[in-house]
Amino acid sequence: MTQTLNLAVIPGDGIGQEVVPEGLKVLSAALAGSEVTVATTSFDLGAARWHRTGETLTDADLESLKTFDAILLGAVGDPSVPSGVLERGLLLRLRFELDQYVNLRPSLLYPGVPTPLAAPGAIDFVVVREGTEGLYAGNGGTVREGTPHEIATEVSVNTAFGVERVVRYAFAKAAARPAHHLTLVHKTNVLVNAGGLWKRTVDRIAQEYPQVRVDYSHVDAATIYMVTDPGRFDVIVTDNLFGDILTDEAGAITGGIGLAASGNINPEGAYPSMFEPVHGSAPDIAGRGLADPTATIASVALMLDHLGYAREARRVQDAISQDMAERAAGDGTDAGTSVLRRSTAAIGDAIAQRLG
Ligand SMILES: NC(=O)c1ccc[n+]([C@@H]2O[C@H](COP(=O)([O-])OP(=O)(O)OC[C@H]3O[C@@H](n4cnc5c(N)ncnc54)[C@H](O)[C@@H]3O)[C@@H](O)[C@H]2O)c1
Ligand SMILES: CC(C)[C@H](C(=O)O)[C@@H](O)C(=O)O
Ligand SMILES: [Mg+2]
Repeated sequence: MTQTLNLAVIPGDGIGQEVVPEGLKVLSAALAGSEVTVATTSFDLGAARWHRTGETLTDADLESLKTFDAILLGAVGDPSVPSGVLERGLLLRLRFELDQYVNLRPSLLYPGVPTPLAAPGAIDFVVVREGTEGLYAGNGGTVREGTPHEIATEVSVNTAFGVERVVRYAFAKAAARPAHHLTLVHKTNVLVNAGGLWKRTVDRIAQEYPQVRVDYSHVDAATIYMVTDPGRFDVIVTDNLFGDILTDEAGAITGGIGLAASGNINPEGAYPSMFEPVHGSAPDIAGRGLADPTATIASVALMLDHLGYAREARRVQDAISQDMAERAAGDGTDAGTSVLRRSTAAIGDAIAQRLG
């Protein structure tokens, strides 16, 4: 029986416009000849729309997006738009309104891929970043703006409900992986209120998962271990901002940010989940075919897996691995994302071709 995957597509800004077509190219190749057909609907959201209409994400856009099976997003943010307008008004609004409370960010070091680490060892961990609370919640304000007495607050919101649900997801993830290891990353030595809630929640849920080894690292120390001993990590659970920072670092140690994939997941399926590369719109390289689309293609694999197409997800992941092996076997200049010998589209073509 034929199934239709109704996919909303938000290319967004900068290199988002370049990498998303490659993700779609690989998605089509992965599903060719299968029972699944993809129906895509592109949403004009981002800087161009904002300049034209002043809109970031209307209620009508949001209601429409809720009707899809999943969303594929490139990146948002542009130097011509005041900082935060698109990031908060579009991207974070989507994560919040669609209750995508798990921001899943896997990191894998492909064999032969250059890394700044001297002795990287095997790197294969996943960051479960809380996606709807913390310092991102928008709980702040500015008084006496522009005066010497200006006061700006940004208060981190951590609810028992919000922390418990993401911690439960992380424990289930750790229990399903071979290493059975969960690390809470926080800053309990200073952020005693939020940190206390996170620590107590992890300790309590740990009782239900005796097979999972649990440890804790302050976030500052975690940034050290990520470059000195990344093999110590299996599943990391952390809050919204710490997870944002750690996952850019995780991208940098595993071949570059152009390889790092993510899923903004609503595990219950009440709303569509949204898949996007970890990176942003990269205005410094936009429009020149220099962006590595692999992160977007790997995000497509996460999406397929989330939607229950595990076999197709595996095939996309295998095609990426093969492409990475070929890159690593070359002269080395194409193995990470800092220097690409092939264009954005050529990498998409190569990965799609491996899928037949
Ligand atoms: N999810 C998102 O939509 C998202 C994520 C991060 C940043 N942003 C926004 O993007 C804009 C630029 O932010 P930034 O410069 O801090 O971060 P960025 O991730 O866009 O770029 C950081 C560095 O990584 C490089 N890079 C990024 N993606 C790459 C790729 N696929 N291939 C090769 N190199 C790549 C860039 O050239 C740049 O040097 C800002 O407006 C920011 O708010 C959006
Ligand atoms: C653009 C910004 C809102 C976003 C975040 O901080 O979550 C980005 O940095 C990311 O990592 O997806
Ligand atoms: Mg980020």
